[in-house]
Amino acid sequence: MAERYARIIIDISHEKVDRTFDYRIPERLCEDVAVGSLVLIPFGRGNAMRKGYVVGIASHADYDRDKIKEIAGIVTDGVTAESLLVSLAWWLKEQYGSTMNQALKTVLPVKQKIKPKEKKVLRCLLQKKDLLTALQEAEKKKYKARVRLFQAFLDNPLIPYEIAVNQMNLSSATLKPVIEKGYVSLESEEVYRNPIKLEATGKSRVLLNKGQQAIVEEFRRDYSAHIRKTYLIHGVTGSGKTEVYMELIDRVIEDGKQVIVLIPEIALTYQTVMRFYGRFGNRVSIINSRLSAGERYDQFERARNGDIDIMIGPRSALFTPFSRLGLILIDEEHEGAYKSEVVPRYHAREVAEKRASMQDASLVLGSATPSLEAYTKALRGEYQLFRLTERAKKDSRLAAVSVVDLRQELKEGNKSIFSRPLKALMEDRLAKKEQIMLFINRRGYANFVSCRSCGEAIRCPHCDVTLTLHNNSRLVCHYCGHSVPMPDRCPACSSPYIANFGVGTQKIELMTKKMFPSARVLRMDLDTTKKKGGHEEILTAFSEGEADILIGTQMIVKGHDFPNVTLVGVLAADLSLNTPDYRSAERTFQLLTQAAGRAGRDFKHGDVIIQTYSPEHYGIVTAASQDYESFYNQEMAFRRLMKYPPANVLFTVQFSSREEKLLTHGSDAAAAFIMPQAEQERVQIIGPVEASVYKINDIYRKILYLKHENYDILIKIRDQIDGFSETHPELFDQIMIQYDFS
Ligand SMILES: Nc1ncnc2c1ncn2[C@@H]1O[C@H](COP(=O)(O)OP(=O)(O)OP(=O)(O)O)[C@@H](O)[C@H]1O
Ligand SMILES: [Zn+2]
Ligand SMILES: [Zn+2]
Repeated sequence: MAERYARIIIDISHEKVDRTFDYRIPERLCEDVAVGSLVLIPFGRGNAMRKGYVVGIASHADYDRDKIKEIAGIVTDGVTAESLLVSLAWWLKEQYGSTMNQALKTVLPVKQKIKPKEKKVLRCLLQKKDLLTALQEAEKKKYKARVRLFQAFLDNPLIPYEIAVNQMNLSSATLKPVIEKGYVSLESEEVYRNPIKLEATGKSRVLLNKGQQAIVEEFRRDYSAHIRKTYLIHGVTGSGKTEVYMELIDRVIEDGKQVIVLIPEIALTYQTVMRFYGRFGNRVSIINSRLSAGERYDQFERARNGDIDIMIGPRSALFTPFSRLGLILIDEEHEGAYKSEVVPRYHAREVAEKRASMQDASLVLGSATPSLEAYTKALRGEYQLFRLTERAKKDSRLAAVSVVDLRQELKEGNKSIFSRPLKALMEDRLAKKEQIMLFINRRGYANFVSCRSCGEAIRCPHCDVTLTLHNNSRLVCHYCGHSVPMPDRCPACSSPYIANFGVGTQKIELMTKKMFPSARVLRMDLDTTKKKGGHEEILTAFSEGEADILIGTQMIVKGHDFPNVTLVGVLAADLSLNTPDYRSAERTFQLLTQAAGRAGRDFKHGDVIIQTYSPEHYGIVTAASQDYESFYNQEMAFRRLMKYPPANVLFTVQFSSREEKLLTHGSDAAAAFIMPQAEQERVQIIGPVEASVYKINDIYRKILYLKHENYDILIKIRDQIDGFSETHPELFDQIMIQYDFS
């Protein structure tokens, strides 16, 4: 039999964690040693026994064959979650270019000895009949928060206190009286040892429609036949993807396997959370960024011990230590939040594919607007594609979308931010007591202040950006937080004529109130959601009808279900087209489609008005006709022409330094160094150029872009840059280099 070798990292506290050692796999262990195994190996001159993690298997060794040692034994039977995650970390390091330490920090939660925290739960003490009476009474008196609590109790007699406060937005002022009346008790339970018994009620089960059923059946067939692959569910907004996910989860946990569900944090609302709790009870755990490191560790501990089968959370939930993983689900697969902003800059979709293949699990991706990457793979047959083309709820139809040309409005004398068709529909809905969402696709930072005399915009002294006006009183830098009071006079020429330009959410709120004085208006953006729970508070108020109009940024378009919203207005759709990013058309299409998906989710007819200065842009035209295929084809043609992903791999090298001169020297030298190889391999190079925001926090940044269809060739170039910078400390001493692939 051919010899086989294992690439091994010596235990992870070892300082040489960034390299592997080759060991021969003895025949008796051939069957058992796999990627992810924890093995015993003789190490060093004394051949002391050490533990090692197998991160790769090869048929040849890089090391002298005669000197190579053998693996002595296997530490544990099978593969543990931890050893698997360590191998995954190695893959992250190789794939995305980080140190092993950075990769390990990403996959293994930091052990934190916290004293077991007494968790609290709210228990309903009323019988069902009395609960209904109490509910009616609360409704009569319009105690909205109390109504929310009682309704939740109908589904579940126990509610974790944390969920009540953070996600249901109940205050102690609401809870105190119902506790005093003896309706509810606040009890302490040690969650970790004695999990809350949240009974699954099965209440949220619906009868699946044909399209949903077809997906579930095919998945079940594959699963029973031990076929594991990646599926992409392209389902329009409200087509019932979440219901499908829950059926798939059912099948997998029936089998004694475990499931990871990724949902972007912003869509992880109370509604969504309770749907999963309602169906799966205390087999579910949810993590979010509000958890402390210790609390997160606790949840991962429960997963490791097999106390739960389903972990729901944002990107980081991907590293849940499940050793019997059977399925990974990624909802809203196209979301930008799945890409890590810190080193290693991994994409959750790619890591999920890797992890699923390591553990023989299935992967399901879902979206109303699949990323170009995923859809391209589906068309190539690498993913299996499913489509859901209609809304699932009976009598719910996709909204009617129309585009309004703002240039034309201006020509005909309308200078307001509301076009005439939008204004007319708003008046109609306000009269009918239906709700409206107004959406602007950018954050508040368009709200800069400039001088009408000299034309200067007020900029951050540390960053290469304009400052943003908040509450008409302070100027704030969105990059570094630098903040100054709004000056009376222009700092450059002392002219008193300075004012804010550009339309931010605050300004829209003011104009809306002016145009519709009797309407009740809520605004949701970075400012109004800064405080803990602010996000849920606004959404809850809106869903309970406390406002007629909700104004907001991207935050308001994600996965919320407001049955009474029948009009969505997108105020300036092209704002997100004008960002210096090859994905801007894709982002615009996604945002517009999601925004349109908020209207008419119930049986009432929904309208969407898209206002724009570029009504002929294909991103806007196809979003208006809700034609994903057509958007995909046009956008792919552009990506091919420009050699952008997914037609090519784009490799970004960022050089940053406090010293501008050194930065220029170093980045130019690195580019010159790789030039011969790049030319030979036909790698396209752009730069080094200044980053779109050149200076942040007094650090300058330059970027080198490299494009090629073959990932491995770009990895070779990366290794060249690594080697060059390590051997030239005089050039790179004060320069940080970061890599990113997309
Ligand atoms: N087969 C069905 N019959 C009746 N109602 C359904 C069915 N499937 C889903 N629904 C309901 O339709 C609504 C939308 O379903 P769901 O949230 O699963 O869709 P989705 O595709 O995940 O939506 P989005 O993309 O907007 O997040 C929900 O209220 C859900 O309960
Ligand atoms: Zn001036
Ligand atoms: Zn700044």
